[in-house]
Amino acid sequence: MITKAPQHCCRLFLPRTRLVTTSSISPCRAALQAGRTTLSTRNNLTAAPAARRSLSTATDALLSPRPPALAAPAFRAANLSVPPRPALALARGLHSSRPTLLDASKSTMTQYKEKACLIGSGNWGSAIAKIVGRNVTEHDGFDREVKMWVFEEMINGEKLTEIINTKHENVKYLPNIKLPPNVKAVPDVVETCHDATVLIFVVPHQFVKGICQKLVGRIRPDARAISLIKGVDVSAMGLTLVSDLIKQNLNVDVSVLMGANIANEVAAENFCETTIGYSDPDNAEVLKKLFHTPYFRVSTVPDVAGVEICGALKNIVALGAGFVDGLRYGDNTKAAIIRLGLLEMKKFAKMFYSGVRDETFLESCGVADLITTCSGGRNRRVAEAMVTTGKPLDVLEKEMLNGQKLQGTLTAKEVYEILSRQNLTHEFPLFTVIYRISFESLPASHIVRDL
Ligand SMILES: NC(=O)C1=CN([C@@H]2O[C@H](COP(=O)(O)OP(=O)(O)OC[C@H]3O[C@@H](n4cnc5c(N)ncnc54)[C@H](O)[C@@H]3O)[C@@H](O)[C@H]2O)C=CC1
Ligand SMILES: O=C(CO)COP(=O)(O)O
Repeated sequence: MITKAPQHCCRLFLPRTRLVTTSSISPCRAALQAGRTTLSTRNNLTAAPAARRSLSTATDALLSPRPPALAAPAFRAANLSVPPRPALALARGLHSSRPTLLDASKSTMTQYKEKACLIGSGNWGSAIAKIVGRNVTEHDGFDREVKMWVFEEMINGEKLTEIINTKHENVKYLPNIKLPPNVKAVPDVVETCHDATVLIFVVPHQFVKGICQKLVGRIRPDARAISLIKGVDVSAMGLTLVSDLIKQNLNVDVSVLMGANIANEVAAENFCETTIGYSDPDNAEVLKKLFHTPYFRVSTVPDVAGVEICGALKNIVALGAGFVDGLRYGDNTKAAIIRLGLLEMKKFAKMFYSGVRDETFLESCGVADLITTCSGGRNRRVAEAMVTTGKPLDVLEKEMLNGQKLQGTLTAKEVYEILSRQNLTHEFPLFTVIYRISFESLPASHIVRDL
């Protein structure tokens, strides 16, 4: 049973330390809120394009005689349950390939089918494609084809998309694992997404902004999204969750999925758990069907920000665990880094976002992901090698990961930037020392000295 989500608020830190709060309970409400924020700060700041776009969408919806974007809230206001997707689609007046009112009255309405697509095909993207590709064939109500956007590259003179579509294997990012044949690799991101109702974002976080920009106005208006991306976005505007970035650009509801999920182990079907953070219970229901398997156990919690911040920040702690391993300090020290890391993750989440739940940190996305990443993750492995070889992290990332990307290094930089802008580094000594060891040539032994 999926319970209704409370309203989450995120505090966005802006230049000149202005604090602005935006609501994220529904796209329409968020749009209005974002717009209000923009208007109220117009004298001090240039209005964000996404916020301006959101405001005009929301205002259009309010002024239109049959406001499409207000369909779902209107059903709620009338104390009716939210309509099933076909009714919602009708209320939103979608294009003609959808069931029409006329069809419905003649009882010829074709069955509404969810259509999932994947934006990303790296190590985790491919492991999750295996699960989603199989689940859409095992549950009713899903289109069997799952398109997967692949950042095209040549492997021994052959396109990666062609290899995936013929061998059904991502030979570069997830070798020796067969993908279901209904997963179709597509090199064009718009073609991948244009007819999907569920957009699964699973790219390294540095690429998500550019991808969203390509998708603006090119997706179905009734689509929903889920982000599996572990990272945050930092710009002159402040800190933005990846889920909020997607929501602001595409005006869709965004859930998140994070957990103790090293891709190769999930692909081998070794049992593990994961956490979906949601704000719309209807979406959580569909997403659970799409991801849950007996070996990949999904829990749902009404806490998007809490789940997502856990996923992003644990990668910084993993670098710390790697430094400790490189120094051969032993398991007690590593356990201390994990515990202190968990405390800073929680403090950061609660300081920057209201509505984050304590219980979230005990889910798979919290303590369990910390443990797994600090044992078997890429961030830990590369950080250990930095200590043992003396080479910089970016060099080792290229040497050791065959095109896979570290997320902890950029996140450490981004979080440090936010903390130093707000004069908060002293409140987060672990995050701060990990940044300094990674980027300011501080000797790794400071990992314990500076705490
Ligand atoms: N690998 C893992 O075990 C897990 C990863 N994650 C998260 O999933 C997200 C995606 O990671 P992975 O699938 O592991 O990716 P990866 O690190 O294995 O692969 C990198 C991906 O980035 C693509 N790429 C390279 N240059 C690009 C560009 N300019 N534009 C767009 N894409 C480009 C590559 O084609 C490749 O698909 C990350 O946020 C990661 O933290 C989450 C759970 C487990
Ligand atoms: O997020 C992960 C496991 O849950 C993977 O972590 P790494 O990116 O450090 O490999």
